[in-house]
Amino acid sequence: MPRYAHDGDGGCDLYSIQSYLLEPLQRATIRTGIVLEIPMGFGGLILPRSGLASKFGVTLSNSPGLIDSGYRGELMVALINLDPKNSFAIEEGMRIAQLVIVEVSQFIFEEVEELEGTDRDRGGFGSSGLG
Ligand SMILES: O=c1ccn([C@H]2C[C@H](O)[C@@H](COP(=O)(O)OP(=O)(O)OP(=O)(O)O)O2)c(=O)[nH]1
Repeated sequence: MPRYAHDGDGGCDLYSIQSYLLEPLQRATIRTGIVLEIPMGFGGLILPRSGLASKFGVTLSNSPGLIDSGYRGELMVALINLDPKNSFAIEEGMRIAQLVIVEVSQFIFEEVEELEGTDRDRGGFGSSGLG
């Protein structure tokens, strides 16, 4: 399997090309060295790695990061260390996040006077109870 592969079974790993010491509760924008040409009608989502998040509290400050198809710059990973006590050393070559390419539906929003009714209707957060 090549280093950057999107086989439909998960994310494509993104590697840091720099070293950086993330202090407790610090955030940093980390370079990946990757530039992409995503076809029109698709977009990229940068997602955290579950292992880094659950073991070290290192996740993304903007999760998910959205990569527009027209973007031609370097993919950057907005990392944050949510651990209040321990710093986290990002090393060059470390897998820090993952990218998935998703199809983006194209909608044109239309203004209307009324919306069609549903069972949920306007029931928002918690309206279906706790059980
Ligand atoms: O985690 C991320 C998120 C975004 N980007 C790049 C690609 C994306 O296409 C561009 C702009 O991102 P976004 O649209 O989220 O930024 P914004 O803050 O809304 O600014 P703007 O759209 O005005 O540039 O930055 C990254 O490299 N990494």
